[in-house]
Amino acid sequence: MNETTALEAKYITKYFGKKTALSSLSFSIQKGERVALIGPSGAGKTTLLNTIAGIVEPDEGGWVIAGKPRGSYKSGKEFARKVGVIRQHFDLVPQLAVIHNVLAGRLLEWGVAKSLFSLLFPRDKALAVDSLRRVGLADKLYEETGRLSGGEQQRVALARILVQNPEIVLADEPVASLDPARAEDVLNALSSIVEDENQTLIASLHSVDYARKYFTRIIALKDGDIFFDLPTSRVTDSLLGELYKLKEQPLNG
Ligand SMILES: Nc1ncnc2c1ncn2[C@@H]1O[C@H](COP(=O)(O)OP(=O)(O)OP(=O)(O)O)[C@@H](O)[C@H]1O
Repeated sequence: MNETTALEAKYITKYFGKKTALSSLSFSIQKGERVALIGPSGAGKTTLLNTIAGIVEPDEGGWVIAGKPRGSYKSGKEFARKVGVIRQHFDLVPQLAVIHNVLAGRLLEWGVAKSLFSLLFPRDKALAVDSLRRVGLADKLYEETGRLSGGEQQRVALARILVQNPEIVLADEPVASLDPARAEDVLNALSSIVEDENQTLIASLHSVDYARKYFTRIIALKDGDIFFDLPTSRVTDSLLGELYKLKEQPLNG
């Protein structure tokens, strides 16, 4: 691991009963890379992301994040400076105004009370306004978050990540529930944010087209193993065909 390494997977293994969900995966990711995790359903993408976030504990191996073993981060606050997560279902509180959800990006740092009452502090409001402006939602500051469209809610989640400002951004299927135009919109915003902020991005995706368009490197998982790990420009259609090929089933009768 050197100074340009953002995180490193070392022999990460996870079993669920008899199923090997991750089979001793080792690789490293450099700062500023945008890595798409792709692969068929059940390949292990979410489980791998969850081992970074600490939601799933590997049975063997582990992550070194920003030079430190994952387990050595003592507090959620220290970890939140390094890693921010955008979840499939956004993790937003629908009843709260947009601005409160955005300032929740500082939750671990400030605690609940300050995050909720943070509008008393003009500097914090300016931070939220600036983040919302960058994701194109400056006019939705005081709207109830639950009334926004799916694409707009995902932009609120992006604004929250801007406020949290971690070094590494994880996103599990960030555009799964969006129509193609909105999905492209969100991926455009996400990739320009991480580029501007010099952050490292790791996202799981079902769309190979989006992986190719917005990411610099593609790691393909299949049955808990790395099937290929290549710069996007070297990913060929025939590799993708192999990756998603269904197992041949014997015909009955
Ligand atoms: N909590 C769990 N308990 C038991 N098995 C699990 C659990 N979580 C995941 N698995 C299994 O581990 C394997 C990997 O699942 P995972 O959700 O990581 O795949 P994925 O590539 O993200 O799939 P998808 O694209 O469908 O979201 C699958 O066989 C899944 O059934």
